Amino acid sequence: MPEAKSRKRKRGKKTGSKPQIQQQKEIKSNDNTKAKHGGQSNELAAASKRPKPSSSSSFLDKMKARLAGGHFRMLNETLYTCTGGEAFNYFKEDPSLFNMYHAGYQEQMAHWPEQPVNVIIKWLKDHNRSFVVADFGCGDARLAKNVKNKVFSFDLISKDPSVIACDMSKTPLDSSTVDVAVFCLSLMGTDYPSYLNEAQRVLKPGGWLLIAEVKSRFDPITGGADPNKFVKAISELGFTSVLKDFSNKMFILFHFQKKEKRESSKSKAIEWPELKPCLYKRR
Ligand SMILES: C[S@@+](CC[C@H](N)C(=O)[O-])C[C@H]1O[C@@H](n2cnc3c(N)ncnc32)[C@H](O)[C@@H]1O
Repeated sequence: MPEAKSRKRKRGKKTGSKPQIQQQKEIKSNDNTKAKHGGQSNELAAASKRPKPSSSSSFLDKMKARLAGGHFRMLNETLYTCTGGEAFNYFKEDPSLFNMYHAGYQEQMAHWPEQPVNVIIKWLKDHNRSFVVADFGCGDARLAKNVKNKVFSFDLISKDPSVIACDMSKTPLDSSTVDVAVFCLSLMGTDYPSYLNEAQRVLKPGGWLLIAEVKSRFDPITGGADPNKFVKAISELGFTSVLKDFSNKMFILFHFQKKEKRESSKSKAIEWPELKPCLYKRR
C-alpha cells in the first residue's frame, strides 16, 4: 500500500506540473505570434489547444461514478447471494464497504418515483403512536428518524448510535415485545426465512408484519417468486394476510398480523419460495 501511495504522489506531481509548463509555453508563443502577426486568430487557435479543465474533471467524475456504481452492484449481488451471518462477517471486516453500498443504494433509489420506506412511515403515522417498532435492515434509520414511535433499528453495521449492529435473524429483543416488524427491501440473504422467524418471535400476538420488496422479485414470469407461495409460507409461520398491494411500479407491499396461536404443526416444514436477487440497473 505505501508503494501504491508514493507512486500516486509521483504521478500527481508529474501531471500537475505539465499543464503549467505547457501554459507558460503557450503564453510565450502567443506573445511571439501576436508580435509577429498581430492577429487575434492565433490567440484563439492557441486557446483551443489548451486543456479544458472543466471537461477533464467531468470525465474524472464520470469515471469515479462508474467505478462506484460497479462497487455497489458487486456488494449488492454479494448481499443477495449469501446468508445474513456471512454478510455480517463480510461488513465487519471492512465497514467502509457498507458506506459504499449505501451510497450506491441511495443513487439507485433517487430514480424511484416513490420510496417504500416513506409509505411505511405514513402507515405508522396513521396508526397508534405508542406502537413499538422493529426495523429489520434499517439502512440509515430513516424510519426511526421520521416517526414518534419507539423504534429498534437493526442493520449489519451501525452508522448511527440508535442502530443495533447484528444479523437480524438474531436480535437482542425479548419475545412478544414488539407491535410492528418492518422489512423494507431487506429480505436480502439466502436465509431470509430466518429473519421472518425472528420477527414472529419478537412480535406480540396481533402485531403487524410489514414487508416492502422489489417487485421483480415476485414476478414468476421473469423467474421471481410466486407471491401466493410467499403469503402461504408466512401464513404457516403464524400470520394472517391482511394486504397485498401491487399498485406501485417498483415495489410490492405485504401486510400480515400475527395470529394468537400458530396453527401449523411443527413437524411440517414450511416451503419457502426462493427470492431471486434484485439486480439494479447500470446507470
Ligand atoms: C436495500 S437496504 C434498505 C434500507 C432501508 N430499509 C430502506 O428502505 O431505506 C437493505 C438493508 O438491509 C440490511 N440487511 C440485509 N441483510 C441483513 C441482515 N441479515 N441483518 C441485518 N441487516 C441486513 C442491509 O445491510 C441494508 O442496509
